[in-house]
Amino acid sequence: MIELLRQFMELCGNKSGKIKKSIFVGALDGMFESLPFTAVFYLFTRLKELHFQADALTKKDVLIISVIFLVGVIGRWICKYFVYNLQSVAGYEAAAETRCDIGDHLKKVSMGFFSSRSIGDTITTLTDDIHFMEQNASNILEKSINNVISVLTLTICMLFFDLRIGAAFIVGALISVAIISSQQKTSRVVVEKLKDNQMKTNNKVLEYLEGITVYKLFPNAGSAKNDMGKVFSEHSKHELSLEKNFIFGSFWFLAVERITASIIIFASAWLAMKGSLDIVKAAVLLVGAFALYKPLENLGTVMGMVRMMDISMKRIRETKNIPVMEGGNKNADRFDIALDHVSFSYDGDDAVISDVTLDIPAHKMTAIVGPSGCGKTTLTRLMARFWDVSSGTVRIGGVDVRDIQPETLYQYFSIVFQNVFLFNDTIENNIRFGKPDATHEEVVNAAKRACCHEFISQLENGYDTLAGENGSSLSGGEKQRIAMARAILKDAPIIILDEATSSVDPENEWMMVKAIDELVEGKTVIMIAHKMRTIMNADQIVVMENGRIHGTGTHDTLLEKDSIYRSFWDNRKNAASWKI
Ligand SMILES: Nc1ncnc2c1ncn2[C@@H]1O[C@H](COP(=O)(O)OP(=O)(O)OP(=O)(O)O)[C@@H](O)[C@H]1O
Repeated sequence: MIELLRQFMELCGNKSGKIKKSIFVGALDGMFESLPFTAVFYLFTRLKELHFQADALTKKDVLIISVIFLVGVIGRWICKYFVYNLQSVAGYEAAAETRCDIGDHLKKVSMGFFSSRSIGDTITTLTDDIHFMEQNASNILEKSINNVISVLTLTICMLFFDLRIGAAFIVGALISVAIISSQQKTSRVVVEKLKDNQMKTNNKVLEYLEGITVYKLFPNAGSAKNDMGKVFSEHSKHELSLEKNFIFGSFWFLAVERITASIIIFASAWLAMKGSLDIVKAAVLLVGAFALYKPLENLGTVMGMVRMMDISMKRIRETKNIPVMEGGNKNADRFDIALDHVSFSYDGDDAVISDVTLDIPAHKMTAIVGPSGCGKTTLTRLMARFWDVSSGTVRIGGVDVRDIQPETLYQYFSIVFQNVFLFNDTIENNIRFGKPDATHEEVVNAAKRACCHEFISQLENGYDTLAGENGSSLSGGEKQRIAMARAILKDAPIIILDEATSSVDPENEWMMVKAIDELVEGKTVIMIAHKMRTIMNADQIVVMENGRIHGTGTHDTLLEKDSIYRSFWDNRKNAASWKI
């Protein structure tokens, strides 16, 4: 528990002060809880002194009893107010900070991490786990401490009242604690399974929504749908098993509580009758016996949540501790790229890139061609250090990319992918992503150069039009040109175009070609392409096969000496001659 508290404080960072205060106030609240018993004790003591003649109570007695009650009630009321305030503010602020921290952290993580861990897992941590923490964590800790203090205060009071009754109370409390901890042990396994299942459920839902068009077209191909059903039914199974475990534990806990409380009542009456227990103490015990185990019962409920919190915190910590890509403090002052005996494998076994040595000159256009799956995209990603090479070196302007801070390195690159990603924000903000401090005029200018100003202006809300979820309200070609405008605005010295024109129809192709011409002027350009014109005009063409370089040269030299390029070119020429 102490360890959990320490880890939680660490996670809350500068918000931990508020959490500590809320726990302190919660403990104070636990103490105020015992005041009504003190008032009852005082009342009975006075009644005993007055030979149980209630009308002999003085105004002073009533005042004292009322003050003790009021202090108890008002004290708890004020404590609760501060506890809820401190907890909710600290919880929400700490959760917001943790989400931002994780978001920043993930930006520095190697892309390899996202290949090995599913997006659903990360979403579960960022949503469910952090949500659980913001809603419950400080409340759970405060309640645990509050109830532990109440139990301790009650134990001391009971021992002070009567050692024999106190001993009976402690025996009952110890048996209750044993039941709670055995319940915790069995529920731990179930809670872990439940939390794991939560990730699987998120992954399946995500997959289902992403593939919704495929489900529509193939309604009878139900394996993925069945998988989702399986995950959901597993989820309800775990929930049910957790509930059963809780009901079973509560049953025995309640049995012990009732039996011990009855024993305390019976023993108090018996001892008072025998004259070995003060009548006042016996009366207080008779009144309060069933309330004695309330804090323990609360503790039992809270402990179940402590287990969940433990697992959520473990996953948040794991996400925050994913190793990031480190870099040195060097900068490149020219932008040629050199790959020196570079090899790479995604899984550590099968090489996707094998011993590639290649020079990409600055301010020139290099086209990479080769059969599908030969490693073209992977090679360009290694240049921008999305992954680290398995062996060999990638240098920009003579500097190893691992010696450059990743944030600086990414500033050197503009990459336009075949599948453009747009945020569900205005078109203007999507373009501004390339230069966050760009003015509206700069955005418009970039859009004009990327040949998308015209279509944006014709939209009802112009640049303020929302692009929709991943640009769903725009055509493929429109998205491509917005991505171009974004890249033009970024004005990075190295441009990677990964089949950027492949989804553009022939009518719009000239606009894309014009946008590319605007983008690449004076830059180091690496282009994965299959359009004949772009390939022919490249200063250097690299032909790849099975992760290796088969040949490099200009269009004319490769046509003469490279068999793969020749057949690639013949195929393209034939395809281009097809007219409908
Ligand atoms: N994230 C990844 N994890 C594991 N393997 C991958 C990953 N990305 C690509 N691969 C594999 O690496 C190989 C090279 O892929 P890459 O995308 O680099 O080829 P490509 O030449 O660009 O293909 P295409 O022309 O079809 O886009 C392929 O066998 C592919 O399956």
